[in-house]
Amino acid sequence: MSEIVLSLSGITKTYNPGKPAAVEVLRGVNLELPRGQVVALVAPSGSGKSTLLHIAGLLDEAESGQVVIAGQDAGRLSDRARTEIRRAEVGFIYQFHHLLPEFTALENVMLPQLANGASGGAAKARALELLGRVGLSARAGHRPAQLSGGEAQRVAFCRALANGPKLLLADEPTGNLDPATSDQVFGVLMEIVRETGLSALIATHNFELAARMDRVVKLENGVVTEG
Ligand SMILES: Nc1ncnc2c1ncn2[C@@H]1O[C@H](COP(=O)(O)OP(=O)(O)OP(=O)(O)O)[C@@H](O)[C@H]1O
Repeated sequence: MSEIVLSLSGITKTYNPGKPAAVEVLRGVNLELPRGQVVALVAPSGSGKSTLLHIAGLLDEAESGQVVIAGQDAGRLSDRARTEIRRAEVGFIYQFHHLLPEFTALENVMLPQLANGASGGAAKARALELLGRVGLSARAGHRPAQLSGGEAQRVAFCRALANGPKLLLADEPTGNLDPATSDQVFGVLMEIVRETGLSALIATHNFELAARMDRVVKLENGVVTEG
């Protein structure tokens, strides 16, 4: 049996529970990602895909249900252990790059490695290698404001991959780019994902991009179904 890198079972989430403003977003999400599989998460706006990705990436907690990442049941772990798994095993990419503006591209890719215990030399070497891989060696010393949208997003990919995670979670990673740039940047992302054997859950509204992934799932009415 193939290794399951992410397992979600019975995930529920309601914002403002018990209040008039309660929003029941997830009503029992089940999803398993085997090693190396790239899955498109297609969902209408407001259906809870960011909420689901944040729960899967241990950035938010479910009301009930189980999140298992690389064999570790997050619900049974201390906050500190959850943070360690998040740093070491999960890469997260947002629609907007969320790079730290006062740091260079190189530093943005080094920081998660330093937080994960890497030495400065090793973090720098790995960051330069990743930036080279996405064609940005010449931009290593640039700050985010000095980069194009597509370049900044490629730096964000490098940052997400810096610690060699097993799981990549992406929330419309090319949603903010024009179609040609989106296509090119998505191609780079897929190449790296394939090379490293990562499992990925990539939310997108773009059916063409979804069709380039191994599997498509839909989030609708609070549950995930095969697309
Ligand atoms: N902190 C919060 N408090 C209350 N309601 C929230 C909160 N965060 C999200 N919601 C609501 O939960 C629902 C799902 O939000 P979420 O951001 O997960 O959707 P989404 O599918 O990612 O949407 P989009 O594609 O528009 O980004 C929305 O109706 C939203 O208004």
